[in-house]
Amino acid sequence: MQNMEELYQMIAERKQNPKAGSYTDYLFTKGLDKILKKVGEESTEVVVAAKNPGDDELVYETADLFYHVLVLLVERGVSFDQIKAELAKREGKMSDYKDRPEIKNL
Ligand SMILES: N=c1c2ncn([C@@H]3O[C@H](COP(=O)(O)OP(=O)(O)OP(=O)(O)O)[C@@H](O)[C@H]3O)c2ncn1[C@@H]1O[C@H](COP(=O)(O)O)[C@@H](O)[C@H]1O
Repeated sequence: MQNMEELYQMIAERKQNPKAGSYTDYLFTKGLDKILKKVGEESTEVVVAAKNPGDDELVYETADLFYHVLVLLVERGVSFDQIKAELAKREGKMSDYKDRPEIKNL
């Protein structure tokens, strides 16, 4: 089984050592705007899938979105550890949402 961090490492390896015929390499060759377009498309597909009955489409589109977000992070030079550190900072430290003015104002 491949976890998110292993997938990130594989994508980073593709960036370091481009492989002919690789879809990941294709995205890096096209560049940031193409990757951003894919992230936008895949996000919309997750939203549509979530509104439809059944889990299969939602699972499939979510996996597509996760993959493309990881490609984006590699392209922008953001490490997986940076994301883990940000999540760890939040662990058990988020105040009650009812006490947060930015949420009250939504
Ligand atoms: N997880 C993924 C993954 N998820 C989605 N995709 C690709 O993302 C694309 C999304 O499909 P779309 O129909 O939206 O896009 P498309 O029409 O094929 O292409 P575009 O011209 O729109 O960019 C498909 O081509 C999928 O193959 C992925 N491609 C690769 N991986 C992983 O990355 C690894 C390395 O892949 P390669 O770089 O291709 O060797 C693989 O072993 C996988 O583990």
